[in-house]
Amino acid sequence: MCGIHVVLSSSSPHTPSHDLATRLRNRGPDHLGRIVAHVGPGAETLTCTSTVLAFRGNHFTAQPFYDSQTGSVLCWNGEAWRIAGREVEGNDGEAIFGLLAGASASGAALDARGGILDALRSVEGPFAFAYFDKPSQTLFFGRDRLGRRSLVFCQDEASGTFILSSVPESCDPAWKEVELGGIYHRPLGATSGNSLTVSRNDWQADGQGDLISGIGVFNVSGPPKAACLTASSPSVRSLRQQLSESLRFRVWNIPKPPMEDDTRDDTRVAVLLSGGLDCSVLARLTRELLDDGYGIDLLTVAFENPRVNVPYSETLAHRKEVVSLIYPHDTEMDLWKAYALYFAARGQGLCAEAGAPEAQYTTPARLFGGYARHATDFSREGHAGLVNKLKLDIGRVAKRNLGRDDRAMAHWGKEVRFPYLDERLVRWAIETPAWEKCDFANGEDISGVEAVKRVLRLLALELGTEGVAREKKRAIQFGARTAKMETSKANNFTKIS
Ligand SMILES: NC(=O)C[C@H](N)C(=O)O
Repeated sequence: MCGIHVVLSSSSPHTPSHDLATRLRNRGPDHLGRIVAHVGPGAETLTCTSTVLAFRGNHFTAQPFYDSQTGSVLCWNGEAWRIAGREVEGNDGEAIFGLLAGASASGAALDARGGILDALRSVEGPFAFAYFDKPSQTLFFGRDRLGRRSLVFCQDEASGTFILSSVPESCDPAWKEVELGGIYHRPLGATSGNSLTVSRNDWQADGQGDLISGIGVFNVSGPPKAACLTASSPSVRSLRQQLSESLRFRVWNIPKPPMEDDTRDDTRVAVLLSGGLDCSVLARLTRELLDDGYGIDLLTVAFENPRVNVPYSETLAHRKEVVSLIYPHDTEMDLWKAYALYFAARGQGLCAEAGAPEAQYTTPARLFGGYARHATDFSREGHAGLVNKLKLDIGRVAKRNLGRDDRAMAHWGKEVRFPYLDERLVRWAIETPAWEKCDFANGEDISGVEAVKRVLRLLALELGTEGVAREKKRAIQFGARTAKMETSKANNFTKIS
């Protein structure tokens, strides 16, 4: 995880306030760097600040990236797993900067823009970024197709100031999330004609049809006669392969945290565990992928329940911080969900090891495997109704929550990775017919598990986790009991007061 802060102003360099700088540092405690770029003689100034939580490559890589020959600058918050289908080795930010610089050098201004957009389209992984391409005097910015990293902006038309940041500076309606659905660019300096115009560019260069989140075309085909999803169905095997591959990128090659003392177990990954189906399957598959020498912390959070680890008073003490972090999300429902993720990501609480009394524990892991928000709604309107609902849900998955969740969790200098939201796995899910995933036409008697998320339940059975395979779904705010703490607030969508 890292922090990004880029300010375009017509006056002198503009740095984040003390509070905002602290929040950016929380996200990237390993380094803070700053580059001031002048867009043109006597014209605008671009102040670029990056904080870094370093994970990739065998050496520490500072940010922002700066090319002293061209004057281009990159602030990168993310993990590029693949570029143009090839696995990224070494530091991903460096690879992206090289890619963008190469695309920029390859043509005149307009071609260069197309080349830079195509380069960004070829990246798989979660990210938010801001790239100033000095030769074409253009600022590019955006979030990955699913919005797994946060990026918010604020524009003051009167002064011409434009700010991009990983977290908002204040709970002011001027701060908005950078919308998903494309890569943005904005001409600067002489090329801008003094306009504040930001243009959106599709993820698909050729305007290819009805893609969901720029990733795949939803498969609406109905089940063939007598089709039935069971333990031996090909989709169970495919899901296992896809999920293991996604996890491999996310749990291998994680460097040891810098200050970690050698006497502790070597635990670099934690799974945020609600006890439900999705995260239990992740924990089980992660164990398969890591050598025995590596520990995996399982973090569960509960509020004011018999095994209290976050008392109400402590929740209140952090309220202001959480409210600021999740803004522009601002309902009670957002807050309940964010509390659960925020305290889980803190990784502090009681640890019960077999046979020993519970003791205070803080996870050394700086990386979490989160769980997905899956389209699981059952529709009573038959196959067509179900497909429409799934399609809608998949399209919405990202737009709603991921920026908020990223801001709530990154606060602790941890990075959250979503194995279920790998582009390839999502494409597989979108392109696989609904009945091969949930099969509402057949009851529990044939497959042994309920229809909702049946393919994942069958995988859980195959992995030997039977209890998990039959687990009912509970929304995070109820599982963690945050929603129960403030019982008087019945309406989830009430604005936070
Ligand atoms: N963690 C980040 O967002 C930056 C980059 N992937 C690094 O490891 O240096």
